[in-house]
Amino acid sequence: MAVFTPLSDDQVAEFLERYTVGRLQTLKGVPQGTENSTFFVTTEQGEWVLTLFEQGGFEDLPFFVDLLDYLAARRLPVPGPVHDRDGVALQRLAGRPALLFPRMPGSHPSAPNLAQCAALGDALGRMHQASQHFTGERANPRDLDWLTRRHREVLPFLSGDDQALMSREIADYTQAFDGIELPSGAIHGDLFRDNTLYDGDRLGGIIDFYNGCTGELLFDLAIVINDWASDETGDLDADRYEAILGAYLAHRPLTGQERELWPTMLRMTALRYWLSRLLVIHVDPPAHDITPHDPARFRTLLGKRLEAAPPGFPDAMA
Ligand SMILES: Nc1ncnc2c1ncn2[C@@H]1O[C@H](COP(=O)(O)OP(=O)(O)OP(=O)(O)O)[C@@H](O)[C@H]1O
Ligand SMILES: N[C@@H](CCO)C(=O)O
Repeated sequence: MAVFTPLSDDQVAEFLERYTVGRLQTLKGVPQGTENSTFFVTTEQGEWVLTLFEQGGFEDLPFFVDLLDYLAARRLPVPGPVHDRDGVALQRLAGRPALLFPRMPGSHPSAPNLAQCAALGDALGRMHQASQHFTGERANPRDLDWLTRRHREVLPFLSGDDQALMSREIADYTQAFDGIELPSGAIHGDLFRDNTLYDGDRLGGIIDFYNGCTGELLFDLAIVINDWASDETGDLDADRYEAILGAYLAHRPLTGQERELWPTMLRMTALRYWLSRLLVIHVDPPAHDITPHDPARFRTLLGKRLEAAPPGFPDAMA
């Protein structure tokens, strides 16, 4: 999948007249998208990505625009939306909300090397340093309240052991995070490898901010470590772990409370994806025909995080 709303060359050529990006040369639908319709556009002045939003939740689009504007202005490698001649970013095209972005260079790293891991840690550390001062607000839609509410819907589809595990874990997190306020700011919320683009070792771009929200920075970091630093069996790869965290901590040292809660946050974010993937399969199947992500991967990661504590923090080992 998928371009859900096809666009003609004429439609896009006319649309581009709102901006100062030059005239249309080529238009190509991007097959990888699962939620929105995405097009690669070339003009006399460069390469762009045109996104039509298909899924609802449109009231959050101004938050995403403001966040991307804010991060791009601080030279983070994110696609800052292009604003039209009147300074407006959010448009409508073919009856859908639409945004135009610069096309970022590179491809998704499936097996990131240590330089790529360090580049990610560096960008995330810089992003979190800046994003604590971002004034926009969007509650984290996948926080502990969400886990607590929605996990009950998947329990009937799990083995007795997994039901007990999921319920016990959520009770643990509730206790561990009770009354705790961790450093917060704007977060990406889904910073998997397939939401980054690398040109060799250089991080060309962090994309797909549509899970972006304001929440605990440690939540974002734990999502990254689980996806980027787990090996095929689900164990943490010590080198990747150290490369990401070392680069991150150089920009934003963790507080004592964050260090204490780190193992719990790794478990909670593993469970967050175990649950969201189970919900896609059993409860809220998407309208479109897409291959769902495998929930078992995150059940495995949760088991591994329970089995062994994560390695020490690289700055503490120095
Ligand atoms: N600014 C950009 N620069 C370069 N490529 C981009 C950019 N934005 C999106 N893409 C490409 O388009 C693809 C789909 O975009 P996006 O991730 O926004 O779509 P989606 O429908 O939300 O899908 P999913 O969430 O499953 O990745 C990405 O995997 C990437 O290859
Ligand atoms: N990154 C998510 C999918 C997009 O939200 C997952 O791997 O389940």
